[in-house]
Amino acid sequence: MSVTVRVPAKVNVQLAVGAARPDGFHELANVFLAVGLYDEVTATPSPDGLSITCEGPDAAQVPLDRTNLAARAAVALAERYGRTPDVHLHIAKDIPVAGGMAGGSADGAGALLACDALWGTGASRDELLDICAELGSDVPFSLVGGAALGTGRGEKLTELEVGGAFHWVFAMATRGLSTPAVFREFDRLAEAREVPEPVASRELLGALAKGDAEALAATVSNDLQSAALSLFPELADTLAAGRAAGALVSLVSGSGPTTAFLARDAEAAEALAAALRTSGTCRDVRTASGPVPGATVV
Ligand SMILES: C[C@@](CO)(OP(=O)(O)O)[C@H](O)COP(=O)(O)OP(=O)(O)OC[C@H]1O[C@@H](n2ccc(N)nc2=O)[C@H](O)[C@@H]1O
Ligand SMILES: Nc1ncnc2c1ncn2[C@@H]1O[C@H](COP(=O)(O)OP(=O)(O)O)[C@@H](O)[C@H]1O
Repeated sequence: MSVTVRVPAKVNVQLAVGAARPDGFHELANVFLAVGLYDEVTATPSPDGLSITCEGPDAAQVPLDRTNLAARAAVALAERYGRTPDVHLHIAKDIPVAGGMAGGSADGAGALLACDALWGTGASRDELLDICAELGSDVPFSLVGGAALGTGRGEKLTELEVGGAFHWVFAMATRGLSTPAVFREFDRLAEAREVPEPVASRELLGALAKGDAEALAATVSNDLQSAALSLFPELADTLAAGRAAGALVSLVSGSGPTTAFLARDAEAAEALAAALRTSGTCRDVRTASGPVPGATVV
């Protein structure tokens, strides 16, 4: 018997970053939107102990040891329930690796839900969310999906109402960016100025609630974008190509380097994707809409 869980990627429609805290994390106002690009995690009993395999275009970049977030999730759940993590985890990976779309976090949430179902631990939603928060700042959102405001280091979630589907195009970059390196670059760029408290934008939350793409385009923001561009200047060409091809707005997704483009509707998204594919400024282009549900047993 196996259990398969499907987990979506995310885009940050607002990422307000405060000053570094004593523990090294940054206080955030992080507005997440789950979008329909998915990883699938399959958990199968394994008498030989924990093992991981991964398939997909970026599989070679995924660690297959206990540093993999899916492995860490299985170990954390097993420890909590006093059992050994005798499980094989297979990851079918479609979310770009080190792309700012929470692919590792998706696999952590997916493995947690899959092992919970396989082992019949009966953990409550709150227990699962606690384990997610231990695994990483983005992991709780991968479990819940939809749209949410993340405060603290991004792990304290308030679910948000969304009045309609938003249509996106994502351009995958030729290499990844390390999240800690982008936060360090944010700190370096912020050295000479006061960093304000991060606050969610009321206008942006209103645009989400109405499902109004033009209003959302006018209010999206990402405080990590300058840092990502500083480490990966060629991303400016991708952003410009998307704007020239008619995107309502172009932005870096989270810590990057995936770039995200908002389109008026599904048809406009396909036209924009076609233009970006021929722009020569990215490795791959995908369309996806959101919000979509979080980790789900299939
Ligand atoms: C930037 C964001 C935006 O959603 O996502 P990505 O772009 O990486 O997908 C997240 O904050 C990433 O969350 P996640 O990838 O789970 O990060 P974690 O494992 O918790 O932390 C990795 C490292 O990122 C930095 N970090 C992360 C979160 C935070 N609020 N402040 C930080 O300074 C720290 O250097 C930390 O050691
Ligand atoms: N299951 C996983 N999938 C992808 N990367 C993982 C996984 N587990 C650990 N990692 C590590 O986490 C790093 C960040 O990956 P990822 O979560 O894809 O990016 P991001 O944090 O930008 O959304 C990778 O470079 C990889 O070393």
